[in-house]
Amino acid sequence: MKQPRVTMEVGNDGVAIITISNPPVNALALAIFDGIEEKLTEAMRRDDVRAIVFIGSGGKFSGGFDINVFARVHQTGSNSVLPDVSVDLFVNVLEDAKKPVVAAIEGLALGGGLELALACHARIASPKAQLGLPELTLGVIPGSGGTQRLPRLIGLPKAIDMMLSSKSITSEEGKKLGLVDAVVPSEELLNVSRQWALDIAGRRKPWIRCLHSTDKLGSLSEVHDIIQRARQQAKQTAKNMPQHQACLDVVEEGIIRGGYSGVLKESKVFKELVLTDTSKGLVHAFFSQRTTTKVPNVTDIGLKPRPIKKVAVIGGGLMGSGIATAFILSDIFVLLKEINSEYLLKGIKAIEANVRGLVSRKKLAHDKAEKALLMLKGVLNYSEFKDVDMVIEAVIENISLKQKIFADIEKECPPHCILATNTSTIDLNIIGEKTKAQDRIVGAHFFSPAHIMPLLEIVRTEKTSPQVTLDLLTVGKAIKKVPVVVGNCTGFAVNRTFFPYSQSAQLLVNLGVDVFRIDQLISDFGLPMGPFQLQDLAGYGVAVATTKEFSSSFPDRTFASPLVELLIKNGRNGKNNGKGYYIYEKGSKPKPDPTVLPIIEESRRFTNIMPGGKPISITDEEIVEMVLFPVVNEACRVLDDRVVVRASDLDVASILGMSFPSYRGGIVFWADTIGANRVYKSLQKWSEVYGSFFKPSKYLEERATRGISLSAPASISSGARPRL
Ligand SMILES: C[C@H](O)CC(=O)SCCNC(=O)CCNC(=O)[C@H](O)C(C)(C)COP(=O)(O)OP(=O)(O)OC[C@H]1O[C@@H](n2cnc3c(N)ncnc32)[C@H](O)[C@@H]1OP(=O)(O)O
Repeated sequence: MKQPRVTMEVGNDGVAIITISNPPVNALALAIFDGIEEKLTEAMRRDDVRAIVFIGSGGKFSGGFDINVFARVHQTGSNSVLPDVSVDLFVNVLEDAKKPVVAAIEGLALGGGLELALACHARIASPKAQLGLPELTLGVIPGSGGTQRLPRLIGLPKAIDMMLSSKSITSEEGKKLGLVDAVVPSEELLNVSRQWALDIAGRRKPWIRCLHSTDKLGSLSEVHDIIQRARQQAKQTAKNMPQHQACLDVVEEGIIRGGYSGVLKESKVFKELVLTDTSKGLVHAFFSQRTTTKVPNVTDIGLKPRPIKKVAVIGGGLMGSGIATAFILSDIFVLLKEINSEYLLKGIKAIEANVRGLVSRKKLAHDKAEKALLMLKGVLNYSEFKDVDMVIEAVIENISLKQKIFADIEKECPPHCILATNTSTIDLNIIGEKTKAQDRIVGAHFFSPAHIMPLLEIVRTEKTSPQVTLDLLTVGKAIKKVPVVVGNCTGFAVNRTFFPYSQSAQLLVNLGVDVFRIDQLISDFGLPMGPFQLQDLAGYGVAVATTKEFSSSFPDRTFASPLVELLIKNGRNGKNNGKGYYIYEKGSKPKPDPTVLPIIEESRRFTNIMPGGKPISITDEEIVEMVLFPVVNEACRVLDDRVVVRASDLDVASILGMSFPSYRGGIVFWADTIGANRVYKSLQKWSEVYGSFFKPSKYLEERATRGISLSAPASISSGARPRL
């Protein structure tokens, strides 16, 4: 592994080129800050240096402060390792330098990387560079002057938008906004930057120290209004996350008391925020997401991914059309197969609508959309399957139909072809029973809508070859999904872990707890909606089918609630027919429907589990825990059964598949912040009162009693067992 280093080369023109080198993204590790300070000091001292240019090696300026240092703070609980660069280096040595410094930006300039560029006296960028301050996604705020210099360069509204949304902009946008002084072709970047630096030294170009400028900030009353609006919006969009309001506080401080005060406050708040649970959760989620593609005995045995250029999708329904959309958007040719022209046309129209929908929401350029649609061909038979690299079956959940399709495609496709199914419920061994090529069978479980949801569960059986798993991991990344490798079991990782979620909510309702109170508390906890609104959204047919499926696989831990059947009997089907637990009116938020209450009463009479016939008295905290601890309990079984490679994969799957709040780090990480012992004791207590649904799993019991975290690798716990 290459060591992080900063080098300096002084040209005959008197320009010192300082290069940051820390592959793969030139993260600003502590050694890089030391190197920058050392080289800048040397450049200031040397008489042969008239001006300085910063560049990053390998076509990237910098991906920002080294996030590994945050992880170290989280492990030790001390923020003393965070460097004091904001004033000492960025203001005193760099911005207030006696020689001009220019940032030559190619590729990434994110977080601390962009802040380094902002402290320079000019910025020249190559086209398509990515400029952004994404610190809030890590639970912190920009900590090296970004909150002060960005508003001063591009104005307050756009700066707040960039920081609060964490979205980056291109160099072209940066030029329009005043963030970038010039955009030049890559091959001219260094020369133009050198000349620019010399021009500043010769006073032919302005020497701008933007921390002190105020011309783009507007009047104090305008500032006040913009910040107030941003605060209100952040209250809605960033519930439970302190960094958004903190960022606005710091911006405001700098505008009222001046940039230097702003930088001081920013530095203090940044260091405090690194220590928060929010930052711990988000940094854990960042690294976990990048670890899912490291799979022992797959990605570490010297295999090379094979190219996947042509994919066939069988079935053009909701899932099939979404999957096909995801591939064509990434320039992979798709054959969409249907059984008749009516269904085929429907499938193609759905794909066109998916693609054009992205254009109308400004997520995709018009020409890219048209290019993507050229990558699609509809077919009614297998005659063009001779050269496909992968087939993904996405037909209805019917075992004999899937078995027939797999037997057919084995015959029609080339011997290297991956045979994948998008089933969410059926055992892969059963689907492939009539197929000889068991090593090529794999699950590609997308989440709906498949062209938008980022998670891809790659389901492998004992026979799936490592090569096939690797190929799917690679193509999964190519189509911009986060692939997580999971074992073959009912519900795989996400649906299995979360099946107790709606079950426990049903149990609580039958114990007399108000549905709308449960939903409100769960959404306050951070999920986008509560279990009942989710049921409304999915339609009750889904709830009936999944409950049936899980109750037959895991009868010991299902709760038989008649409520959904009663709702269906009363003509309700959730959002689909506008009649659910909520009233759905166009253009307004769902409103609790009081007419559902008598149906709930009927369910309670039927189950008759309220102690003494009276609703239980329960705190808000207990409600959240009674809904989520059974999910943790199932997560423990998933870990025990080795359905996932590591606990953090389940964290990623819970965040991306179930929208578990990323700032809580994922389901297992969150449980560990509470402590295995507390989860265990609560479940044990409830199982004594309310029955086996809450019975703690062996894994949880063992970890709780031995004081081991739930996420610790299996070798720390019981003896190693073969993976699923
Ligand atoms: C004081 C300052 O204000 C504070 C800060 O600067 S906080 C940091 C701000 N910067 C960020 O948030 C950027 C985070 N990184 C990213 O968004 C993306 O990694 C990226 C857009 C830079 C590159 O994406 P992509 O090309 O898909 O590569 P990706 O797989 O994510 O990253 C490649 C490797 O670089 C690592 N990496 C990326 N950014 C890093 C960073 N800032 N610090 C340390 N490692 C980083 C990743 O962990 C990964 O490591 P691995 O190969 O060992 O798994």
